[in-house]
Amino acid sequence: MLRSSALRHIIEQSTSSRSSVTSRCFRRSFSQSTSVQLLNNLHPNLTRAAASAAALRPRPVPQQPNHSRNPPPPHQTIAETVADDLPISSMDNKRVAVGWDTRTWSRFHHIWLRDHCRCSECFHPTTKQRLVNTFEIPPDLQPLAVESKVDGLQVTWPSASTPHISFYPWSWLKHNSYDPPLMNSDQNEKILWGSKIEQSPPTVKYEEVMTDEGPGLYKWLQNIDKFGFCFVSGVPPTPEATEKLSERIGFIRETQYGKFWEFTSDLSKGDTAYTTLALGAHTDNTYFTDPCGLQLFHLLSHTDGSGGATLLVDGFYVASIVKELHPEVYDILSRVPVPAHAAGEQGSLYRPSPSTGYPVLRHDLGTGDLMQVRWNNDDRSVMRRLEGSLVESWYNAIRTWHSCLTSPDSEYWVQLTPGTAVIINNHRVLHGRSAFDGKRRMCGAYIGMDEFQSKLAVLSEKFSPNPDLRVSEESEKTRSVWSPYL
Ligand SMILES: C[N+](C)(C)CCCC[C@H](N)C(=O)O
Ligand SMILES: O=C(O)CCC(=O)C(=O)O
Repeated sequence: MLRSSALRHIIEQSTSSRSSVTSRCFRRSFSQSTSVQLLNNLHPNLTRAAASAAALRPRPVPQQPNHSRNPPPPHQTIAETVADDLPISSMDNKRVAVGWDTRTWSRFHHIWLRDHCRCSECFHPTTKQRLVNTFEIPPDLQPLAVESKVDGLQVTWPSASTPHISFYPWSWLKHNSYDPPLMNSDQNEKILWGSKIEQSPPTVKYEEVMTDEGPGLYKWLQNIDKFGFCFVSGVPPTPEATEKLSERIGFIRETQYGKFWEFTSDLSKGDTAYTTLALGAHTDNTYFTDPCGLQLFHLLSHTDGSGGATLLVDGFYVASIVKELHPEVYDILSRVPVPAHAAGEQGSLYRPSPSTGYPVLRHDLGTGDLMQVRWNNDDRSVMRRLEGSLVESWYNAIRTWHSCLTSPDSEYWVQLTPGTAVIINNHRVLHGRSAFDGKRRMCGAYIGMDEFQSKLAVLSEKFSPNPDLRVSEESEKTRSVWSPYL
C-alpha cells in the first residue's frame, strides 16, 4: 500500500513537471498500476494538468472490458474509443468523482454506487429488482479500486470473500448523475398552446396507430405527451373500433360509468354529461384520489339537432399565463385543496382521499414543474375547510382562473365528427362542450396515467430519437438492466 506522502510527492512531481499523468485509474495498491494515483483533495491544477495530460497521452490499445457478469448496454458495442476519450475517475473516502471533461465532474457516493450495482448477484437480470441487501452495505464502505474502462467505470469493492466487481456504463452514470444532475428531467418537451392550435392540431391516422406496435403508435403517444391531446382520423365510427383504438395504449380504466362507455342525453347515469347541457372547461374525476390520465372521445352520431361542439383548453398554457400575470392567484390555486364528489348514482358516492381534496395545480415536489390541473367547478363540494381569511381571495383566485380559462385566446372549439376521435391528457387539458339538441351519441374510455406513461416508455425504448432513451434493439428479448427508466 503506497503511503500518502509518497503519493503526494508523485503528485507534486507531476504537477511541476506536467508529466503525462494517467489519471484514468485509481488503485489502493500501487503495485498493479503504472498510473499515478490521485489522492483525495486533488490539487485543482493537477486535475487540469491530469486531464490535459491525459488528453495528450499516447493512445493505448483499448482494453477488452470484463463483462462476464454485466452485459454491455445493448446500444454500446465495444467502440473503438481510445483512452483519451475516457472520463477521468478518482475517489476520496466518501465518493468517486468522474471527470467528463476538465470542467464537468460528477460525484457518486460509494454507498450509492454499491447500492446501484447492476450485476446479476445485486440486481435480478429479468425482473429488474434489487437483490443486494442495501442495509448490509457498510455506511463507510470504500472501493479497493476505481478504474476507467473503455465503456464504463469499474469499481472493486472489499468483501468477506473475493472482491466484488461492479461496472457502470458511462452513459448510465451520466444519465443518473445527481451531483450535479446532468440530464434534464424525465419530462419530455411540452408545447403549450392556445386557440391558434386550431390551425394545425396534432393528428395521426388510425391506420398508423393500429399497425403493430410501431412508429405510428409512438407518434400518437408522443403527440399526447407533447400537446396534451391528439386527434385520430379515419376511425371507423363504431364503438368496437373505438374501444380497440383505446386499448392500443393500455387497458381501459373501469369506473362507475362502466368500462368502455357510450353515452347520450338520457340521464342513464347521474351526471350532466348525460344531458344536453353545456359543460364548462373541466378535467374529469376530480372526485377520485387518482383522476384518470387519458380520456378518449369519439362522436358516433348527431342527428336532428345541432350544437355539442367540443371545447379544449391547455391548462398548462393558462397556468403559465396566471403564473406570469397573477402570481398570488397561482399560489392560492397551488395551495388550497378543493373537495369534489360524484354523487349522482344511488349506488356510489365518490370523494377523493383525503376528502378535503387537492389543489387545482399540482407540482413535482423535486423540480417544481406543474404536473397536473384538477378543475371541475360543477363537481366541487362545499368549501368547508377554507380558512375564513382566505375566502375572498380564494374566490378572486378562481374568478381569475376562470376568466383565463374562458379567454378567446385559450379556448379551442372544434366540432367533432364521426370518424375522428380525440384523446386528451386529463391531467393537463380541460375539455367541455356547448349545449346541443337532437340525438347525440358519444363513446370513449378512460385510461390510467400510469398505463399511458408505461406504453410511452416502452415505445421510447424502441423509437426514441434520443439514444440515451432508446435502449432496446429488436434483438433484445429482455429489457436492459441499464434502461434509463429504472
Ligand atoms: C365520460 N363519461 C361520460 C363516462 C362520464 C363523465 C363524467 C363527468 C364527471 N362530471 C367528471 O367530471 O368526471
Ligand atoms: O359530451 C361531450 O362532448 C363531453 C362530455 C364530458 O365533458 C365528459 O364526459 O366529461
